[in-house]
Amino acid sequence: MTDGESGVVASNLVQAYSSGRKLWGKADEFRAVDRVSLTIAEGETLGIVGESGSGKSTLGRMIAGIEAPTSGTVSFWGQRYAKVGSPDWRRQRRDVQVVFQNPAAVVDPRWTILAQVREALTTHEALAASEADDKAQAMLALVGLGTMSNRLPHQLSGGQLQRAVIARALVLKPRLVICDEAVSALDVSVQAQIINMMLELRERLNLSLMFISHDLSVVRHISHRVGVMHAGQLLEIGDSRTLFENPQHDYTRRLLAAIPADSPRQRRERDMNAFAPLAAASSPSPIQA
Ligand SMILES: Nc1ncnc2c1ncn2[C@@H]1O[C@H](COP(=O)(O)OP(=O)(O)OP(=O)(O)O)[C@@H](O)[C@H]1O
Repeated sequence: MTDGESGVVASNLVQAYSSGRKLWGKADEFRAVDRVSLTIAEGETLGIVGESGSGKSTLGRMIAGIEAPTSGTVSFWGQRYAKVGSPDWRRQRRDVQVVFQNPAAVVDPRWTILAQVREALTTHEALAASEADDKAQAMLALVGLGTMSNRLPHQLSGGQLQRAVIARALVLKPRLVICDEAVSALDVSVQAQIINMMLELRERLNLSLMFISHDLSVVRHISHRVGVMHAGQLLEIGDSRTLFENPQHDYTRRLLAAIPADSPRQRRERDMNAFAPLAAASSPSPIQA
């Protein structure tokens, strides 16, 4: 991406919060994100890693347009985000969807998953009920939940519920999906299945992904490029393989050295699930994830 028209171009993003204290009579300012510039091309997955508190989620919220930066700009397919909360902003928000760690917190426990996916659609589009149902059902089938669309959230496992939340995000045909620790709470084998599904959907729907995680092994497998955050700054960013094999920064080397070795069981599960073709999404049998 060179023309700035497709994909995301973030320039010099700063997010400063006040600590609430005063220092020498001036409000004490703390930069959760400090002069970060990056791009995400159409169809590209950018992984963002870094320890807790390094500013990953804050960066994600600014890229998503949920939070306006203190300074700096985000160009989203050539357009700046409108003022947070304005009608234009609401329209733009459809193009970028965020999937968080805890799916149970973002679904309505009283509604079937079909109803929730349908509702996301009808909030944005005036569709006949049957057309909305068909689209929602097709999206649920794509994430492997075709036979479970009439279930309530509590009737699904954590992995299945996260698939439903992903369906609700993807039914809006976003250009960018930001996954913020989206698989972190799941078992390692379920993580692998969902990542595998995201890889397939990324190709099929030509999605750009921003994949935020403290788990470097997960990020490595899904990302074309990876950025390393530390204390609000983007220390290094580059091609995934190069960064993992030849990190330039000491901090990145320490982060890589801290990846725990998989247990024999985890290794078996990763080998079995991680890069097998995705049978799950098209399989008529219920998926356990
Ligand atoms: N709204 C806010 N007001 C004040 N401080 C905030 C706010 N949001 C985040 N912070 C602070 O900014 C820093 C970066 O937080 P952020 O959540 O972006 O980090 P993170 O890398 O995503 O961490 P984690 O992996 O734990 O979620 C933290 O010190 C956090 O406490």
